[in-house]
Amino acid sequence: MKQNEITILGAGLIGSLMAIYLKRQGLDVSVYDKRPDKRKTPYYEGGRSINMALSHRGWKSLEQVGLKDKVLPLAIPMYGRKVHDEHGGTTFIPYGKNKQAIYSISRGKFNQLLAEEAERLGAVINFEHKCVDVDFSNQEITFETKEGIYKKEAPVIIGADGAYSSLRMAMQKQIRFNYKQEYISHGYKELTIPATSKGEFAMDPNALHIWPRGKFMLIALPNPDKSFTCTLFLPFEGSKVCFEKINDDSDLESVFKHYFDDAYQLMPNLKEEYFKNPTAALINIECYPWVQGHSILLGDASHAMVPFYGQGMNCGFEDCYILNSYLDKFGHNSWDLVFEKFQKQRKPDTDAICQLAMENFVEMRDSVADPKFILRKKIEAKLHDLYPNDWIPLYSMVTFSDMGYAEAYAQGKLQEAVMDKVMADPLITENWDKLDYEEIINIMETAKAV
Ligand SMILES: Cc1cc2nc3c(=O)[nH]c(=O)nc-3n(C[C@H](O)[C@H](O)[C@H](O)COP(=O)(O)OP(=O)(O)OC[C@H]3O[C@@H](n4cnc5c(N)ncnc54)[C@H](O)[C@@H]3O)c2cc1C
Ligand SMILES: NC(=O)C1=CN([C@@H]2O[C@H](COP(=O)(O)OP(=O)(O)OC[C@H]3O[C@@H](n4cnc5c(N)ncnc54)[C@H](OP(=O)(O)O)[C@@H]3O)[C@@H](O)[C@H]2O)C=CC1
Ligand SMILES: Nc1ccccc1C(=O)C[C@H](N)C(=O)O
Repeated sequence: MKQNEITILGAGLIGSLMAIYLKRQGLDVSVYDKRPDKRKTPYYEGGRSINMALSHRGWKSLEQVGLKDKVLPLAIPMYGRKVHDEHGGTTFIPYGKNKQAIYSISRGKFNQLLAEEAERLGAVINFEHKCVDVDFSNQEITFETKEGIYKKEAPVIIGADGAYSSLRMAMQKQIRFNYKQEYISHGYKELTIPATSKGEFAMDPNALHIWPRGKFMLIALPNPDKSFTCTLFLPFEGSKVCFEKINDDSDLESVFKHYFDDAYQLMPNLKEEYFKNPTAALINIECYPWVQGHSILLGDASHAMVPFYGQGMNCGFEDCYILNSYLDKFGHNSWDLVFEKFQKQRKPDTDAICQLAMENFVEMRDSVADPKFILRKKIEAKLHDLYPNDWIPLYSMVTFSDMGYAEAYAQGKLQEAVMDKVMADPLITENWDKLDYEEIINIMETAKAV
């Protein structure tokens, strides 16, 4: 079988970027997606992760394939979190240094740009082809199309078909395949704050807005049409405020007026959208091995994480970057070696970001409302200013660097222990500016050396 014929399942964000990388490697690339071609059959996408935050790992991968400048005009920088309290007041917490931002980008347009770039480079995208099975012993894929079922030989298969991957389902039937999935107690629903009657943004567009309410939260990211896509994260059931208890206009109005009144005033279509848009579940999926013969899982197919760190897509893009670097190193005739090296290197990092994503939910929905947390962030920012190489806050390691996620996680835990001690000082609020910052760095260095 030909080693230079690559079949990618899924023309989503990761499948499309991988197709671009592989075309640039000079390989034959065919992509198959179960959805229709949006250019020919536009379909309603409302209510499903409309926009997302793009950060350093994503940009690094886009830059490598020459797409950074094409993507930049579609993206809106968000320099920090704007936290809305229950009385309409706001506090701004920067994400990093002055110019560091995460970028809001619309999934649909971005996906289309990547898919079209893949096609421009010669990849063939076959829409309305649903993979329903993969036979590993014969390297054969079964597709379901409008015309019926057919089988296709595929020497090398990359499964970038998302959280409910069909390639992964086929792997699950193989022996010694480990698989773990966890639905969290919360789900999400997407809503909109439209542009004002004057056609302007209704809030600061250069921030990620958060309404933290302890056990639940609302967030909003800006769109180029001057609207915001809001995402409401609530428990499905069992709490005072949960999806199960919002059944009519009056339930909805009372929750929004009570907890999110400033946002509510900006949401003229709330009732219609709330009851029309789906309530979606949130899942964490970890599995291993990602490789079976000449087939490999990539992106959400191998590591679907909850969205709270804004890293799922960025991590998937970094998967493409790393897989490509192994192809550079070992060439196109050593898929076994390339896939093996890739999965071994990558798995500890994707486990770490899955865990960090879970932990960031607590930070977003609860901690950001605590003045002590804001002070902690300030102290860490000052440490980073004074000792840029010795203290890089966890959020910056994850979002503004390409340090392995596992290393960021480990360093983050050490920093947390050091900061817990700093924050234990009962006079910290008054004295934070006069701390012995060099001593904190020394404690951190000692902790690292152990
Ligand atoms: C609410 C929410 C917010 C998020 N925000 C962010 C964020 O801010 N930043 C970030 O980095 N990430 C974010 N993510 C995560 C991000 O959406 C995913 O990590 C990303 O979409 C994964 O891309 P993918 O290409 O692996 O999978 P997908 O985007 O799911 O693409 C998979 C593709 O495969 C196709 N497919 C599926 N099954 C088959 C089959 N059997 N046969 C053929 N084709 C198939 C699908 O049609 C789809 O086109 C968010 C996720 C959610 C839910
Ligand atoms: N980690 C997480 O918590 C989440 C991650 N995501 C990621 O973002 C991607 C794009 O988001 P979006 O388009 O909103 O995704 P969707 O939620 O619309 O799911 C994409 C497809 O996955 C299939 N699907 C959905 N739920 C299930 C399920 N429980 N069991 C089996 N198949 C299911 C559906 O296929 P069909 O139409 O054939 O039934 C759906 O069309 C997702 O594919 C996923 O990779 C999305 C939501 C949550
Ligand atoms: N895109 C998201 C979607 C859902 C939930 C969070 C995000 C974030 O990006 C959070 C951001 N990284 C933060 O920590 O403030």
